[in-house]
Amino acid sequence: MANTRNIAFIGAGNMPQSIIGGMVRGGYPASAIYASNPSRPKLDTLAQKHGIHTSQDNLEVVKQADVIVLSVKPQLMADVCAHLREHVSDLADKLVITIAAGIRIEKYHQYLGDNVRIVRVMPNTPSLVGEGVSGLAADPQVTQDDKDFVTEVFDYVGKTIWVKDEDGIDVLGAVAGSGPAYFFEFMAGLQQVAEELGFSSEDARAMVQQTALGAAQMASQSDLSLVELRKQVTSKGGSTAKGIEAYQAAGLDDISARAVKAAVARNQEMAKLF
Ligand SMILES: NC(=O)C1=CN([C@@H]2O[C@H](COP(=O)(O)OP(=O)(O)OC[C@H]3O[C@@H](n4cnc5c(N)ncnc54)[C@H](OP(=O)(O)O)[C@@H]3O)[C@@H](O)[C@H]2O)C=CC1
Ligand SMILES: O=C(O)[C@@H]1CCC=N1
Repeated sequence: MANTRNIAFIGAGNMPQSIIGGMVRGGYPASAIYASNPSRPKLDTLAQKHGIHTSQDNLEVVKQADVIVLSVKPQLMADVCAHLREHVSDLADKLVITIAAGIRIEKYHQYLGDNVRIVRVMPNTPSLVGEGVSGLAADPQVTQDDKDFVTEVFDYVGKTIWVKDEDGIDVLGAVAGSGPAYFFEFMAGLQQVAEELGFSSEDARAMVQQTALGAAQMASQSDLSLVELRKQVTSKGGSTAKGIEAYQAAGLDDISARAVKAAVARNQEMAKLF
């Protein structure tokens, strides 16, 4: 890493747990990572698992930080930012990263001040195992050095994609931010039917997760399109063709399109609400 900066996560929920776990696993020094949260248990988990600094006081970790990662739910963001603005005199000297869905950079300027450097990141929970995807968008005031730093941090936990504007963050969030939930939902359905057809829960889960892992690895190692990879499994007149027919009859592509568009719409709605 070119330059390690002290980085403080405000909020220690599911997403920061994944990012911090991935960062430490990838070699970012735990001694440069801070997290704050109102209740103790999630902080204790982070301190015990990864040896980072923790506090129940947001201001205490911000004081130590060169970089702040706003990691609270969108509906709490205005209050959390107002508290920081009131008590932190050198906010403009710090880089502010926000991982919240929906809320636009312009809104953070209203909350924190015009001259604060803001980067929006839309990560996802597979960051925990180094297989995340993070979409990034920056305010024009953000320096190239800041951008390089943010890219390096999120490269620790997976792939990074700079999007051309914040609409891209909403779309990437709806596909990749929410995406693990879609895959888990789909996998849970496959596990359930395997159990109904006679497998133990353990074996059903093992066959589903290993198949998902294998398919994802094949996709990432192949130059073939996803449709082509699907065709390779689908022997003419065979059993897969019957399974695929059932999915197509139910309009699987249309279901995916509706799911993503509903999530994009909610991101846009949250931009107005919070
Ligand atoms: N989960 C995901 O897959 C993704 C989430 N995001 C974004 O990440 C953000 C966090 O989501 P996620 O981690 O899932 O949420 P969680 O609900 O898991 O965590 C939110 C955390 O914020 C804490 N908190 C509440 N009030 C404050 C406060 N005033 N100051 C500091 N911390 C506070 C809560 O503490 P307590 O429990 O003690 O109340 C809780 O631990 C959201 O904005 C979301 O849009 C982005 C991409 C993916
Ligand atoms: O559900 C949410 O709003 C957040 C953003 C993407 C994943 N979780």
